[in-house]
Amino acid sequence: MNKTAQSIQSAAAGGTFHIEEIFPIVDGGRYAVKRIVGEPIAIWADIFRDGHEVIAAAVVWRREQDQDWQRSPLRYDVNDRWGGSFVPDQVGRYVYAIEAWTDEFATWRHSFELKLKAGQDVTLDALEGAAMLTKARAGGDTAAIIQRHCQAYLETGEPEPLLTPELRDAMADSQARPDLTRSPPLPLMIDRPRARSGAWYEMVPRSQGTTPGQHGTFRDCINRLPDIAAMGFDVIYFTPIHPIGKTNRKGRNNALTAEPGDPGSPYAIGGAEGGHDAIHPELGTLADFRAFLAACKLVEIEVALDIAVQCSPDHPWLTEHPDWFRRRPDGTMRYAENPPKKYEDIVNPDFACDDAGSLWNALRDVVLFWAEQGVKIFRVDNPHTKPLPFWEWLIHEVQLQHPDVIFLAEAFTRPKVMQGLAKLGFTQSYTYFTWRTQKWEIEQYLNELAAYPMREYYRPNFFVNTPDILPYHLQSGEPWMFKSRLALAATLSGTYGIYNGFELLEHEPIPGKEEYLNSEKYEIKVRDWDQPGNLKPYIRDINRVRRANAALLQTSNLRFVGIDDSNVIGFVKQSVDGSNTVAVAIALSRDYHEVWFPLGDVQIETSHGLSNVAVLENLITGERVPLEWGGVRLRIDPNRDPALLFRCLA
Ligand SMILES: O=P(O)(O)O[C@H]1O[C@H](CO)[C@@H](O[C@H]2O[C@H](CO)[C@@H](O)[C@H](O)[C@H]2O)[C@H](O)[C@H]1O
Repeated sequence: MNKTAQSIQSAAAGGTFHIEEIFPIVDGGRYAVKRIVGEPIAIWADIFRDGHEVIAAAVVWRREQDQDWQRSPLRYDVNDRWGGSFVPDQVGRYVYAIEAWTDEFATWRHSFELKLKAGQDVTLDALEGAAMLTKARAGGDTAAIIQRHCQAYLETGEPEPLLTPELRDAMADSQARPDLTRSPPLPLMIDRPRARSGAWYEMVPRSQGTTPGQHGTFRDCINRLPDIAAMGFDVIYFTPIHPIGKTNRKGRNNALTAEPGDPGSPYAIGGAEGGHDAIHPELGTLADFRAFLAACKLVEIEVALDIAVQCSPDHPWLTEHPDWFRRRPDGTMRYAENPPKKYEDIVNPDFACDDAGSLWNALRDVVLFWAEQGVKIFRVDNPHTKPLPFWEWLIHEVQLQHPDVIFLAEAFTRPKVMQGLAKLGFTQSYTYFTWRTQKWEIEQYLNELAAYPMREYYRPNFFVNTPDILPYHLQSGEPWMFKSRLALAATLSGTYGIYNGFELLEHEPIPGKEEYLNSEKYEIKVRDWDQPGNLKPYIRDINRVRRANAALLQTSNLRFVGIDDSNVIGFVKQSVDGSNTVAVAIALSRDYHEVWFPLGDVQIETSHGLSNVAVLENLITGERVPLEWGGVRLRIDPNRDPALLFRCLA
């Protein structure tokens, strides 16, 4: 039997040690902290016990499904605070805990040295120390070291051999730990880097064709790949690709009745041809979809699919599982809504139905089906309108089999609910960025996202627009504003996205609303992707700069700088390993700006240690600007480019 495991005390249940203020942690350990594979995880905790004993501590960790713990020592810092780190080398769910125990030999050694210093008689103490060596549990070289020191003491009777650092280190790992105390296990989610950073391109696949009025196919989507790859996008996100219902099909501009030939909303999932695991026949076959995935792989683009739980009234589940759906007192279907929006063409399964277990399993199997085709990113539509325990369960179930799967929560709702979804397991989350336009509110929002505790579990995905949202500030169609919003999203957040048409400055709203007129949610579009004045070169440059600067591929190491202009926002970002620092200034109004950008207190890593910034290198033009008086004077002409992006050099 494993003696160490047998004797572990629980810090939570009155063990010898107090293990407190553990970092990182989310809600006392109820939810997982999120980190990226291969990166060191800094750990700390306050650890203490009664008396003057010498304490030792370690962090232990393992993947949820493994038995054996791995260990890494913690070092004493100051004021009973201990710290250390470890590096998980695989993606997946982990647990970690803090262990503390008394190092009895180190305790003996410490008091022995104090007595020696005070000139006290230590004859008996030396014998006690030597006796400890005889009880050591060591093998190999360590056993030999202990034996050699013990012998040297016995031969001379002098205590010096008992006090060598070599013996201290050998004994540290060779003693029984009867008071070993462990904190409760804390959950940790280790994701791949795409969970934290990526440039997303959202598109409606049926609108990727070239013949007006003709339904686009996956082949057409393949043809679009060179264009999308050239802009530097990492993820293509498809709105739903499944058969679309006919009953209550929506017409153009959200009309409640469709005209003949109207394709319907792709979110009205399910028809005679199948449901959530089927493909809309006009897009192609499953083989065509797989061909699209393979073509994306060649240009290093990942595919994200939409998971929308709802069903059109023609979805096979309505006949196969009528008990999953609720009817109103008059016998009619209860259509979906996200008040005040009404979705008359869909019904939501009833999560409170008697057979909810089979519904949960069916939805999990849908995600597993697509994951098995090779889709590893899912954008989940309106998760906040379904039971939160369901999502926690589903994400866990899927990640047990596919730990590399990423879930993005499309919830635009109350802050605590959005945070709750992130805590329970969503890898990334939509945000309020789309509506944050003033300098003070952007700073306030980012300071919240980038700071503890949100940065431990909430990974933002900043969309500048979506098929549902044409924000008021884009409705004038002015290129400088589109550029400013793109630059903000792409540099403030590790992950950001555009919905296609943004690059073409599409901006015609339904009057008085933040919605697109003639939205492609209800009709097939054919666009000229090379239309004069398009923003593709600008997007390409911004994505190129992002890829080359790790500082921009995360959200947390961000600091705003004081700029004396309420329409210019400035910030500095540093990569997780400290090797890359960027400085960014972005205009929020169209007028010409001349501002002082202070960098005096920014320190960067160099091969000689920390250093002040001496030079800024413009990441678009390559031009280098030396710092004077701890800063630089910047001139921003938004009509040319509202954003200035620099790498900080020593
Ligand atoms: O409610 P949200 O603003 O979060 O929007 C998301 O979910 C909607 C429902 O799934 C979806 O709405 C679209 O599909 C509906 C069903 O076909 C249709 O009735 C709506 O008119 C249409 O906008 C929306 O696109 C999605 O982002």
